[in-house]
Amino acid sequence: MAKAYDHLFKLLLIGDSGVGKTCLIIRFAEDNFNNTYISTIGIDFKIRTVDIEGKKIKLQVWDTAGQERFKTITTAYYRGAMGIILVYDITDEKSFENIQNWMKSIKENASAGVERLLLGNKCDMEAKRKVQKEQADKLAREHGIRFFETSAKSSMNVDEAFSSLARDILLKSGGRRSGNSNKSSSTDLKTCDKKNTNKCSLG
Ligand SMILES: Nc1nc2c(ncn2[C@@H]2O[C@H](COP(=O)(O)OP(=O)(O)OP(=O)(O)O)[C@@H](O)[C@H]2O)c(=O)[nH]1
Repeated sequence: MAKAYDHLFKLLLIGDSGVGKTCLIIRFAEDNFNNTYISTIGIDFKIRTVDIEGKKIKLQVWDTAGQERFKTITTAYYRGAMGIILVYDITDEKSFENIQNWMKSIKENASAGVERLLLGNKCDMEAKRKVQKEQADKLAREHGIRFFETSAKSSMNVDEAFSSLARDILLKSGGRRSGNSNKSSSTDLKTCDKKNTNKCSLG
C-alpha cells in the first residue's frame, strides 16, 4: 500500500479575535468561505496534505481563540507547534500593534526553533486599509520572518502562505521523517467540535 504521507507538520495560528484565523484555515483545508462570524472557543484543528519538493506533507493546522480569556488554554498548545502563523487584519491597526505581544507570547511559550510567518489578512478590503504593507514588511524583516498579505475571502495568497511555511519547516528539518506514515489517508479532514474542544490535543 502506498504510504499516505512523508511528513507530519503541526502548525498553529494566533492573532487577535476577528482577524480571520478560522476563515484562513477553512479556505486552506476546505476551499470555502463564510461571512458569518462565530468566535472560536478554545482550540480546533483541520488537516490538509500538500505536495512540496516531491514530498507529501500532512499539515495539521491548529486554530486558537483570539480572545484573551482563552490565553491559558491556547498557549499550552504552542510548544507542540513546528510552525506558528501570526495573523493581523489590514483594516484593524490594533491587531497589527498586538503582533508584538503575540511575538512575545511565542518567545515565552513555544519551542526555541519554531518557524514563524506573518500574515496581513482581509487584503480584499483595500478601501478600509489601515495598515500599510511597508509597515508589516519592516516588522517581518526585523524578526527575520516571511510576510504575506492574504484574503480568506478571495483566496489570495492562502495556499502560498501555508506552503511557504511548510517548505521552510521541511528545509529546516533536512527532510528527516517526522510523523508516522500509513496512519491516515491524505484526503482525511478532521475537525473538533468547537463546543467540545477539550477533546483535542496537540501531542
Ligand atoms: N472581507 C474579509 N472578511 C474576512 C476575511 N477573513 C475573515 N473575514 C471575516 O472576519 C470575521 C472573523 O473571522 P474569523 O475567521 O472567525 O476570525 P478569528 O480570527 O478566527 O476570530 P476568533 O475565533 O475570535 O479568534 C468573519 O466575519 C469573517 O467572515 C477576509 O479575508 N476578508
